[in-house]
Amino acid sequence: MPDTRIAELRVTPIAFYDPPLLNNAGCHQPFALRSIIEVETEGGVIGLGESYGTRAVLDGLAALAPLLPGLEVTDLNGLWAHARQAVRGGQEGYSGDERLLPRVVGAVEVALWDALGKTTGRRVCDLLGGQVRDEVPFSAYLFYKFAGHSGADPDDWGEVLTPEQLVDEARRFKELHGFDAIKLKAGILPPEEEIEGLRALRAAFPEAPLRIDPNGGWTVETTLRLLPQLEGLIEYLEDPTVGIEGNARVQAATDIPLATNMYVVHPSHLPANMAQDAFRVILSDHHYWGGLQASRELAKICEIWGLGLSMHSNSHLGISLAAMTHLAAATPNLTYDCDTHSPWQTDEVIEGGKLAFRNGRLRVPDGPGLGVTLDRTALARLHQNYLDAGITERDDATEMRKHWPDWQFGRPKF
Ligand SMILES: O=C([O-])C(=O)C[C@H](O)[C@@H](O)C(=O)[O-]
Ligand SMILES: [Mg+2]
Repeated sequence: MPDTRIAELRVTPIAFYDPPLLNNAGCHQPFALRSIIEVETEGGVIGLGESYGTRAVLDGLAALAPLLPGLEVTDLNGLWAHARQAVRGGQEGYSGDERLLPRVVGAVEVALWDALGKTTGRRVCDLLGGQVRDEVPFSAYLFYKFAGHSGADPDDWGEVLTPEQLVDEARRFKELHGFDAIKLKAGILPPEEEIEGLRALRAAFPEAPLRIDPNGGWTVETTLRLLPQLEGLIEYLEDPTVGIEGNARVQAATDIPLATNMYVVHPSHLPANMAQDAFRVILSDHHYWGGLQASRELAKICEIWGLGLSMHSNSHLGISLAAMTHLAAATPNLTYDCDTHSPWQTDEVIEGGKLAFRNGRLRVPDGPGLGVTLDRTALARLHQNYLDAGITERDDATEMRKHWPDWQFGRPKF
């Protein structure tokens, strides 16, 4: 078998176009940042990964890169140990941002699975334990949005700030991609207006499972007041208010399952969540849980404790989507359709263009590893965007004030 020790880790920061989508933290900037990870083995195989493009993650990856040569691509324990060394100077009792270590590991770990799969002729979903579903279901991810970025022409989707505009957005999502479930990103307008939007969606799509995600934008009291309007309308309520304690007060008052990608984002958050019965659905994300193996372990924890499981997404391109699809295809207890920002993205970094949804579902890409190939022309263009854009952090609040100068961040806000 060819030599599967790591020869080199290469990281290319990129920036790709992102529409003016709104959330509780503000408005998406014209460019979203990402990093493209290449792990080259001594046998000459290149494994691919995609992750955040923020300064902290790029710095973590830069510190990790010189420690990796010689490591076997199968040695995930070794990867964690080296990453701990790079990010924390090897300390166990670490007082910095706990979230950075799994983010750095997650970025590289996917590329190791891809390299192993390409070397052995196996798909990543097979290496993760075997495929349990032919197709992975995704949901329509609806956003309120401005017609265009500040100072720019309107985009194809136009403005979405009213219930009627939301229904049009959903209709277009359904026509283009066929999704069943519909998620509404909320926490932007007064909650009653957002629930009116949900009701309009229910009227237009009587069968669609609905979800709403205010990103902690509502107080406990507001959420409790709104519960009667949400009961019978949604399949789960995502991060309505702030923290495990606040959400536990809401969960105690309703049978609607509460879901999170904000407050249970690290293994250390699980005991408090279980003790307080705050969230009954975990929206996993391999980018911040530490990769595909860690996400499979999280799935097992969810199964043991009777928690529902689905997948969260940030703005991303095709390498991430392929990794999410392999992971979901190999996860038996995926209980809800996965989120993806993919339909909002017009740029791509894999050859052949974007992976296409059929009836809201993706088949696992053919071929060994992740089954996707890097488009090096696109990579060079998106890297140039990164250099030209001159941004190293996401800043939705500043972008929001270009449209609504008096806008104030609040979590909770309403
Ligand atoms: O489900 C979520 O909370 C997200 O997808 C977080 C993202 O940051 C989303 O709010 C966004 O990109 O605006
Ligand atoms: Mg969320």
